[in-house]
Amino acid sequence: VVNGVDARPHSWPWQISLQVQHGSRFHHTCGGMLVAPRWVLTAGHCIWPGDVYRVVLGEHDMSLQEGTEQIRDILRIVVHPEWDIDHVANGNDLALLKLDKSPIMNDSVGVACLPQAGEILAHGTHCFISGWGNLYTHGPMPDILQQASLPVVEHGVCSRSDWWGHIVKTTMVCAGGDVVSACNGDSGGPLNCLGQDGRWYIQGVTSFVSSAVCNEVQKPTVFTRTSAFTEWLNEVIQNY
Ligand SMILES: CC(C)[C@H](NC(=O)C(F)(F)F)C(=O)N[C@@H](C)C(=O)Nc1ccc(C(F)(F)F)cc1
Repeated sequence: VVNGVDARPHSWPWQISLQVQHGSRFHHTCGGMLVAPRWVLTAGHCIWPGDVYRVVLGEHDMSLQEGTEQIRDILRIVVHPEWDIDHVANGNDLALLKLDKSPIMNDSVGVACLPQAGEILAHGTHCFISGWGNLYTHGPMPDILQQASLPVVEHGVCSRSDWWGHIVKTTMVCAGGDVVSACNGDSGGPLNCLGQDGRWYIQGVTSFVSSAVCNEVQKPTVFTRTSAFTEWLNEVIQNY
């Protein structure tokens, strides 16, 4: 996250760190969120066939053993059938990961809400992005989970030719645009938006930023719009 702040520990208890095995060690590769006791939602572009992953829940400071961490292995990976790494602009950048067993739900680990099908946020609505992604383009990864508030940019603005143009689809949601953005390593993480009922909803899954600089002006962070995939999400979570 570019221009974020340290999150208060466990203020986003659904935020997970997706870690990939390299040799005998695992390292953070993407964000993600717990959307059901045994299911983590992340980005399709985080998953590379043949790699071995694990999920760390209850994480805050990556450099410390804080006693709140819970590690789970992944039983099954379901990537959206229409995701294509060679066509990021087509969208469908989603993957669901079935955990070998449910984590223990407590103050540090909990499930996030998914929005109603078709829910569209008004232009200017402020949401929070969170993640352990780079602090700036080609910059370092933080130890402590970062968060930042950023405004939703409606499709009509985000798809202007000097913004994202036709790269952005209506199955995506844009947010930010100059100061705050996601950056590499935030992929798959949440766009956390407060609902009228006082609950936090995952309105987006972090998908892409400008290939030039993370927080490029008029290139807001682009998220997969979860309310466009309600049917697929429910079908997998209930039947796989
Ligand atoms: C998509 C991921 C590889 C990567 N995602 C992120 O860094 C994330 F945190 F924002 F999710 C990314 O945006 N990386 C930059 C460097 C990139 O490649 N951006 C990019 C933007 C648009 C397109 C296009 F136009 F094809 F859709 C392709 C790549």
